[in-house]
Amino acid sequence: MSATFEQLFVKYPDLEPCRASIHAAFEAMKLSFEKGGKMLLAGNGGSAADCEHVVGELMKGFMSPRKLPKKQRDLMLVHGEEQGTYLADHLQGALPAISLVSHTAFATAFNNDVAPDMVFAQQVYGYGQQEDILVVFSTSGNSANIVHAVQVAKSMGVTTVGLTGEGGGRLKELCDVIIRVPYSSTPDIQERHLPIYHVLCMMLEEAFFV
Ligand SMILES: O=C(CO)[C@@H](O)[C@H](O)[C@H](O)[C@H](O)COP(=O)(O)O
Repeated sequence: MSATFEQLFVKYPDLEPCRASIHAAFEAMKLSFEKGGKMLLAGNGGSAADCEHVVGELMKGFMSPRKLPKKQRDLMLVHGEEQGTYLADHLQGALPAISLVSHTAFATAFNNDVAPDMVFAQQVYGYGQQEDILVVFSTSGNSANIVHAVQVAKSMGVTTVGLTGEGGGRLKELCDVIIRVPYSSTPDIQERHLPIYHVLCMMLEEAFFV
């Protein structure tokens, strides 16, 4: 196991029961990116903020700079040496991730016109490909909009990872990988989700860019 992974349990020994599921989530995410897939993320409230946070860690350098490989740098030179060098120097390696909580115009219209509990499911349907991975955060594991998104993902062959509280709710039976942190209050659960996704993002960066 990597040092980054082990450090999680040194800092948060209470997460030891989640060791196997966190590692399984890492393997599933890595496989999805290796296949050319992308990560879709959904959650409500504080978990919506977590979705945005993960995108920030994956779409640019997180713990390490992510210089472009020469082949991709060279593509920029079509704009001339000076401009091409500027573009190449300021682009960073990205692991493609889309937060489904942030499309305000779509979401307000869909909630108003169709069904709020299908707002994430509709986006999974629109964006999802078999090689993708859907990551959902739900402290209860029972939020209807999250459950429906996972159900649609499963129908489409999209891999699903859930982060929940200890009960796991309906997601416990639905997700391919379920990380159930050993807490039952919403803030306690959310406070443990954060170090887990930080470590997953670090491990993915190490796997693809270091
Ligand atoms: O952090 C907040 C609000 O910002 C909490 O209230 C919590 O995220 C919200 O109640 C969510 O709607 C709970 O949904 P879930 O985690 O059970 O799926």
